[in-house]
Amino acid sequence: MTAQIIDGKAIAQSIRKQLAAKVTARKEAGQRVPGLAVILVGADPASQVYVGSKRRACEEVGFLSQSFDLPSDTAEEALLTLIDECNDDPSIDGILVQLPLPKHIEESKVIERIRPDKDVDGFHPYNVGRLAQRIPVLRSCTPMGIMTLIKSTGIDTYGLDAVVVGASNIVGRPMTLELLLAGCTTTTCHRFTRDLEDKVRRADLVIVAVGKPNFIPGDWIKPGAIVIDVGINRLENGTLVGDVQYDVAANVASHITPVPGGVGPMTIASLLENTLYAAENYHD
Ligand SMILES: Nc1nc(=O)c2c([nH]1)NC[C@@H]1CN(c3ccc(C(=O)N[C@@H](CCC(=O)O)C(=O)O)cc3)C=[N+]21
Repeated sequence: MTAQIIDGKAIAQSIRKQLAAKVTARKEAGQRVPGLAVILVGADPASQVYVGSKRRACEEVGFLSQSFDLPSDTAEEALLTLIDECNDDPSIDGILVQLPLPKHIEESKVIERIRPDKDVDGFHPYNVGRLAQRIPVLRSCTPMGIMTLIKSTGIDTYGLDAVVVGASNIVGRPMTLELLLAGCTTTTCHRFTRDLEDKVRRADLVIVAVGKPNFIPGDWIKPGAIVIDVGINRLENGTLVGDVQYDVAANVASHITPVPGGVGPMTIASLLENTLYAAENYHD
């Protein structure tokens, strides 16, 4: 079997086009343009690239993008004060603090300082809790984008055996909650999981967010399964690869996401969708 490639780049682009049309309609109706504050602490090169893409995407759809670049030695208290100012600024609908933060800053403290109605990353315990209780509002961007990709295949998720590899706060855990909401029987695997191979081999839907190149051998994939690869790993020679051995998996799966051009662009599209959601539902 040769898998259908799920084109995240194209799907993200069509979402951006729809968002741009909605922004135009808002302007014509005399409404405010949605605003996103993007806060970067330090100068990690990968973070700078991601933040740059987010700011560009923002401007492309006609949102107002407000950039805050802080030095890596910024005190935690100074970052919290900036968040307070963004919380109180009516032109800002969403606040994104790029992770990871320097080690002297406690991430959970920063995330919890963002008002839940401006938490467009969907990381605040309020928003994760809403998803856990089946009443989602702002949803975590990467899992939300992945659900959009899965929906694009037309496959009914109810009753599927899903396996999530990775249990981080930003991908694995909210991913598990999304799949549960979509009717999957969901197994979350992590560093203490015994016999990962056996669990992956049984899965109709495999989502891998580990951050290790070729972590999942392609021959573990069940014939006809859907494979979603969240990993973005840069090899010594500069090429980007995911967490799944792509060339083998692509001959076994029914659908697979490429790296790059799969999940990554959808994370940004979901961030923009959340920003408009916050404007329309909370701040208009
Ligand atoms: N508060 C916060 N929110 C985030 O959403 C967040 C974060 N922190 N920290 C880092 C991760 C990573 N992330 C990516 C977004 C887009 C691509 C993306 O568009 N990738 C492209 C290009 C990859 C490349 O060329 O490097 C692709 O996969 O096709 C990747 C990764 C968001 N993150």
